Amino acid sequence: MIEARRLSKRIADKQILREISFTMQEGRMYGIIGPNGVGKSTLLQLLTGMEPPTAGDVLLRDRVVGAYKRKDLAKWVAVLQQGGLPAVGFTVREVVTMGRFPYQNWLGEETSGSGEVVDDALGSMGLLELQHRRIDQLSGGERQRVALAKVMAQEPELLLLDEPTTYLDIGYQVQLLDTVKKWQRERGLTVIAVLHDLNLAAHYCDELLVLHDGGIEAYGPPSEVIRPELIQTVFGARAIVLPHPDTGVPQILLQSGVQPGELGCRGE
Ligand SMILES: Nc1ncnc2c1ncn2[C@@H]1O[C@H](COP(=O)(O)OP(=O)(O)OP(=O)(O)O)[C@@H](O)[C@H]1O
Repeated sequence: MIEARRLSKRIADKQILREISFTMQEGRMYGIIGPNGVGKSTLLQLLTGMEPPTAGDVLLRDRVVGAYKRKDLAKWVAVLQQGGLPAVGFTVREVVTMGRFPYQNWLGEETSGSGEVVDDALGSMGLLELQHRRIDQLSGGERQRVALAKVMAQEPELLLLDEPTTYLDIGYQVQLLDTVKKWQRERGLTVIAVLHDLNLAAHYCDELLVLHDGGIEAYGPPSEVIRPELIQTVFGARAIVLPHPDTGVPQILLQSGVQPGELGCRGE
């Protein structure tokens, strides 16, 4: 279980998060949503212990996150961050193999079959053909898939994703989130993802935590959270919310202040 207790974070005289508390259960997929600059990435960093809180605590499996040794934490917690890949020089396979670091001894040796785990990770992200290519010779979307394959190779039990669909076209956005969802279901993985696309967030996440103005504006299943009033309050955008015809989860159609005719569309 993940627990935030009266968590606050101040950065350079700015109060980003103010005494927020919540719990998250293992084996579920959570989305963190909210406007630009509200503190979503900051919250992710507090949850993994990469950043210390100004006040309050994060508990992972009943233990304060700062009390874990980094390498012990890396055996079950993986983070996919923005721009988290090494810059140049390494091949796709070498980078994905770096995900096995927590399982290696000080000589870089691993006893269990890391080759198979790396092959699986490369295969599930469609990277086998690119495995010997240097990562500086990849597109932004291909790099993002390498970054996900690297965290898969880590075989985490808790996976934190910071805007994982950045750079990906809609086909790969769905492929990536389908893959993550499949792991969550098959391996009991816990996933916490910062997502900007509310439709994807509602589609894939069991629960959504909405940050607004330093606090939690809403927290619950998408059907309870995704409402036009909330979108207006949090994002200042007008939206129509409709159930997805296949799944019934709420999906958003944005409304602009401009009339359809002015947008060049055919009106009634
Ligand atoms: N090192 C820093 N120094 C000063 N301010 C910072 C620093 N890191 C983050 N901030 C500020 O903290 C706030 C929260 O940043 P954070 O990256 O967590 O927001 P976010 O919700 O993830 O934003 P986005 O949706 O734009 O990615 C922002 O106002 C940001 O400018």
